[in-house]
Amino acid sequence: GNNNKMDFIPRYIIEMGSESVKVVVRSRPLNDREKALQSKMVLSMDLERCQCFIEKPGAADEPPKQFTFDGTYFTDHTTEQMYNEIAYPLVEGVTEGYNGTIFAYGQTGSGKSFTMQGTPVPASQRGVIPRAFEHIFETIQCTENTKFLVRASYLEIYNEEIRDLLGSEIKNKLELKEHPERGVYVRDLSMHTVHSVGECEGILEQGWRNRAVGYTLMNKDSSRSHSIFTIHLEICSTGLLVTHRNGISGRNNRLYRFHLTRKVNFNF
Ligand SMILES: Nc1ncnc2c1ncn2[C@@H]1O[C@H](COP(=O)(O)OP(=O)(O)OP(=O)(O)O)[C@@H](O)[C@H]1O
Repeated sequence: GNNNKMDFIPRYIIEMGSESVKVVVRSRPLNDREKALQSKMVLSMDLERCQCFIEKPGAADEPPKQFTFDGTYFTDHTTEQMYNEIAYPLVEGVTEGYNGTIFAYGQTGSGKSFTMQGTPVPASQRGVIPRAFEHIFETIQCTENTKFLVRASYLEIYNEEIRDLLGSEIKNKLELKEHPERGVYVRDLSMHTVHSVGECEGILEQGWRNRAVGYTLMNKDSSRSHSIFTIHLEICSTGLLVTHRNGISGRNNRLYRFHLTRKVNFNF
């Protein structure tokens, strides 16, 4: 027919296009130190327009600095709300055959661990990572004619050196490599097969502890530490041919990766 180039691009790529990266902001309440210093909250948000306003303290006549995001979460929002609106569709996509990454970025004490790891109580503040575990295993249980292999890895980048938080020798430095088909990967990073939410939580806990040990050895400086928890999902259709939303079909195994990371160093 016509020479419309779009005809040759799979629909799922067009649909993902502009929406493949979303940036949302979350603000935490003032902490005790900030309250003791009688710090003033300089941030306000227009949640409907997804805008943030930052005033300069002591300069009430100056207009506030304004930033627009894909989503805004104020001090009283919960991780549950964030998960449902932001992470849920992404994790759902991974179970259907997309890769996905959730990346927490912010200065020390801004709430990256609070958001990603979370606290068990109150339940509304459970972290994104345990919620993703639960989500993935629920999907696995409800999906017929499909086998899933779930594996997890957990690494830390500290001073530009990569270490395996789940490895037998956590002090060993690992190398970043590039494979013509598989892309960039970390050589010798250990992979752990997991069968349940509980096993995932155990692995998360174990890696987190190893990270803390690393800190006391290296003089805690979290601003130079980045950690990446990855869930690798291998999906294999058994029985009838299953066509995923992205057009992949057949009985062959495919590997999808889902990264949950936290990174520091945030500059305005
Ligand atoms: N939305 C929130 N509501 C209530 N408390 C929060 C919130 N976000 C963070 N906090 C609290 O603020 C403190 C710092 O948060 P957290 O440890 O998550 O920071 P971080 O960004 O991971 O810091 P670092 O980079 O140093 O590891 C914690 O005590 C946490 O419980």
